[in-house]
Amino acid sequence: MANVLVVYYSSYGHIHEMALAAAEGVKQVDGTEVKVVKVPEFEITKKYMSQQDAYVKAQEAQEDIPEATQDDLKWADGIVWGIPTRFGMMPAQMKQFLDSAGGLWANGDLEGKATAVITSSNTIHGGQESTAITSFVPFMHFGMIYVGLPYGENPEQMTAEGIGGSPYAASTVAGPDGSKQPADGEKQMASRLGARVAKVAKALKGNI
Ligand SMILES: Cc1cc2nc3c(=O)[nH]c(=O)nc-3n(C[C@H](O)[C@H](O)[C@H](O)COP(=O)(O)O)c2cc1C
Repeated sequence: MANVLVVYYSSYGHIHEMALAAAEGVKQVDGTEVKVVKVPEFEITKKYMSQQDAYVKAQEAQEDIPEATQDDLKWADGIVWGIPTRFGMMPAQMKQFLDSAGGLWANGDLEGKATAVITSSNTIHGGQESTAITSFVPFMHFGMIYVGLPYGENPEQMTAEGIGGSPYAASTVAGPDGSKQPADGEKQMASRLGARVAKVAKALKGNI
């Protein structure tokens, strides 16, 4: 049995939806248990962004998702991180969650766990790849084993359409005003990534 955690932060719901797609992929792998949790929001972000309808609606839709704890990270054999782009890299909420896990780093608690990223940005060149690649850096410090999303599993990546998905991460393009919802092909790639992390986590468990 391998435990897979899908831990995400989402202001407007795109990463929430992609995280649920990844969890569905995990469920397709026998002998795995999946848990979906969200990184806590900042009070200052609530104060300023609660004036936006899209933010309020997306937060209401996530009310039933439990907040992530460090015990969740320890429980997991594999971790899928849902990380939207903020100025080309991860949001401060996610960075704060990682920065508070220095004790896990010191104990080596996350070493050897399979890990992967799902991301989202409004524009196709606005951080789809840079967010995944820069997120890789702290995950290497934690000693996790990065799982990519190769072309071989994802014919969607060979399309000329403006959709997310790269060898580095599953992703969605939210569109200039953020109103585009994750496309079926983008969710399919997130689901395959969830399944891939589950398979790698199972294979690694007890062997590393
Ligand atoms: C403070 C801030 C910075 C952002 N920076 C970028 C950016 O650098 N490039 C981009 O394409 N989109 C950017 N966006 C748009 C977000 O990436 C987009 O809203 C997000 O991926 C949607 O995911 P979510 O619905 O899960 O929050 C930014 C949004 C905010 C609020």
